[in-house]
Amino acid sequence: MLAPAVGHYAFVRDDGQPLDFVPGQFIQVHFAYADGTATKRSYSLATIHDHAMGPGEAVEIAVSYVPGGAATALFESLEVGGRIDASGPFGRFCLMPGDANARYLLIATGTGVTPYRAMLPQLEAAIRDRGVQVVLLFGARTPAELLYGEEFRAFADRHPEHFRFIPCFSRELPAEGSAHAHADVRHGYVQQFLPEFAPDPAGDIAYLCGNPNMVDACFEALKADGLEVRQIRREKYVSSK
Ligand SMILES: Cc1cc2nc3c(=O)[nH]c(=O)nc-3n(C[C@H](O)[C@H](O)[C@H](O)COP(=O)(O)OP(=O)(O)OC[C@H]3O[C@@H](n4cnc5c(N)ncnc54)[C@H](O)[C@@H]3O)c2cc1C
Repeated sequence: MLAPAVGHYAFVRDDGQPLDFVPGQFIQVHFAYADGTATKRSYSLATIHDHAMGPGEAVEIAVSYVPGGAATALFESLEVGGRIDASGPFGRFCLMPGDANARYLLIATGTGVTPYRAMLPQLEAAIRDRGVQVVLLFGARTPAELLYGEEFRAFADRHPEHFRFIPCFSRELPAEGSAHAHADVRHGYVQQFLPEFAPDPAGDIAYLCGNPNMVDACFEALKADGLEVRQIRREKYVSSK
């Protein structure tokens, strides 16, 4: 469990092959409702590609459990060693090789942060090769729900001049002295804090992922700041019944 209601799952393809994907893409999980009707749900790939591992590399996803959710029931009942049917990868919510921006604004709520985990090696290369700045603004209700928080914090510590990790807690701040009690923590919703980073049409590319209301609110705010639609890349976590 990554959080009280979020599971981290790692799969391998049963043909032993790695899944070739671009960080930011997602897979679709195929299953059937109790009446036999086929359905599917999408999950962003959280895997940090490690090419040294070769075939069989894990296909990792983070699943947020939705009360009464059909896919939620499937995942909750899955035993270690269990199988699922999936297809993919899909999607274009990816860093683009031709990006020449000065800064990435990466914004997420909940499991919407998983694409950014997968992007860490690419971000590291962009920091090294062209000195890009990165701000990761991550909305969670409580410190217990700060998915992969320690990994992002460690990445920020390795790149203090280039990567800022800003957790925004909407309900509960970290306890004094705890791992996430840090100067860069905010209390509220991610969209409240966008002005602090002075979004800049001349140098920014923004990524928005997760809760559809957050994605819409940030999209409108960034457009009002002068960013063009092509500078704002979005992935909304809507149910794909
Ligand atoms: C491109 C894409 C990528 C996605 N990536 C992820 C991911 O990485 N991790 C992840 O957990 N989910 C992700 N989602 C959402 C995921 O596909 C499912 O929608 C989600 O897991 C709920 O499925 P379910 O079958 O359990 O619930 P459903 O049976 O579809 O829904 C049950 C009830 O819960 C409501 N509901 C659905 N989703 C939510 C929610 N998020 N919060 C509150 N209520 C909800 C529905 O409206 C419905 O009333 C992604 C969606 C898209 C489109």
